[in-house]
Amino acid sequence: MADAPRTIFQKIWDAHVVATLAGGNALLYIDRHLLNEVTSPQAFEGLRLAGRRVHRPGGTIAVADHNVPTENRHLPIADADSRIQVETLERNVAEFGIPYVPLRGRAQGIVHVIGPDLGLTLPGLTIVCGDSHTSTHGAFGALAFGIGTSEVEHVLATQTLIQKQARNMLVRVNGRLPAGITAKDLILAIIGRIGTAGATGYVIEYAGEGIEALDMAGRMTVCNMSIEAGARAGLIAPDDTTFAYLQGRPLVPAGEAFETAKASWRALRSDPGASYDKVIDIDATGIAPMVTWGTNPEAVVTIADRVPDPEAMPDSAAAGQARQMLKYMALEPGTPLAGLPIDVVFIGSCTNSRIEDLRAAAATIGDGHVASGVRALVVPGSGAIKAQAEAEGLDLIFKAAGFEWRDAGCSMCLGMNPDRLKPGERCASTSNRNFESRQGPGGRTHLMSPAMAAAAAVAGHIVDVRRFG
Ligand SMILES: CC(C)[C@H](C(=O)O)[C@@H](O)C(=O)O
Ligand code: SF4
Repeated sequence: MADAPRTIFQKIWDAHVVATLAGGNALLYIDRHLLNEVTSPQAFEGLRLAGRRVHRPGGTIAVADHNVPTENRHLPIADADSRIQVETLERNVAEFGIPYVPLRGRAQGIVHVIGPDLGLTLPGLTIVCGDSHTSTHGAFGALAFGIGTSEVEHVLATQTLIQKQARNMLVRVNGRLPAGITAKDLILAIIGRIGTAGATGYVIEYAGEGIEALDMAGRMTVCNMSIEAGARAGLIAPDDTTFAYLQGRPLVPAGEAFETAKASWRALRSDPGASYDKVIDIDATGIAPMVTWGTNPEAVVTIADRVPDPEAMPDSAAAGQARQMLKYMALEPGTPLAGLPIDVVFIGSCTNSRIEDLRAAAATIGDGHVASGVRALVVPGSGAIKAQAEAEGLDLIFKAAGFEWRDAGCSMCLGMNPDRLKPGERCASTSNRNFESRQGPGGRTHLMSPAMAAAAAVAGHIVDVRRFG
């Protein structure tokens, strides 16, 4: 009898089950464990108290990203809490013999950016990290998801994890994105459609012509924000685009081993006839630049739209929530998004800080200049990306335009380091979360693509990048 058709999620899952446990749980083998300074301290403390070692230090890599300043790296970290977190990570990795990407080295960066950069992220692997945006790595056809601190300890000690298998959703993106429309617009449109809880309990597989046409940077942007739709993980079957990206990276098998690996990676796709618990169809051809107006990523409209009117919402709970969001965001119903003045522009985060994102932003800026009164930051996702951008002269474009050109880190994506909004400041941001005070207490975030954020920096207000320049 032929095997039943399986999805890529099912294939990776089956290949990693070590034991089936009671209550519908499985013990999964974990191939790669990424550590940051935020969610690992108590896990190491737990190991220490139990007298345990790390089971497979070579399957683990650590980097500090959230708490690191993005300028004056040669100086000690001024904030005591941040300094302690980074130093604690450094002590823990030394004590437990875990590979560490040093803060002042060229490879340092946001953990979800450096994994793919280095070639740690490969098709078919299980990858975990104590960070929700681990979903980013799913762009390579890996099963990658965020875990909590007690699970971090479990993986450190055993290289396994107890998991209940999520349901499987297919998001089929039909047709291609129009010229000038990016993966960020696509994922914001998907979240706008299915909602921030639309994929709760699911692993999303993205497929279809619109996904196949994306480069790896775009695929990572899409998988990254699966979390903002409530999903456990997002993944995309590997193809020639994936293999071309991987070949030659430091930790990717080389020569004959690469060819052998590639042949097995080709089998990592959903079989014809495989069934999903839910299927969503998206028409890529109708997508426009997207901008959030509220305090969750579902509160999103196209640049041609206006801030919605809660009074016109049929659902009273939704209307109440919208009223609250508009109050926080200091927006009046009916205000066009285009033309809304901004104070700060942030180009960075694990959603949009790759070289392709920086190229798109620089191309939009051209010989333009940041509008007066606007503070604008470009924060590459890794030191390697920063060096690449400098080799291409992108830094010169940013600096000549009046952008600050920073070192790699999470930066203004969240307020754990000195890069923060001041209360009341309005920011055009390429990051992934826009809840109250995310970028600093009282800050107001509008999520958008790198090209849209760059255009906003020059215009001084939110503007349709298709009509810009
Ligand atoms: C600090 C960390 C645990 C958190 C996450 O899990 O996502 C952060 O990266 C974020 O983006 O909010
Ligand atoms: S860049 Fe932002 S979303 Fe990504 S890991 Fe850092 S804080 Fe989280």
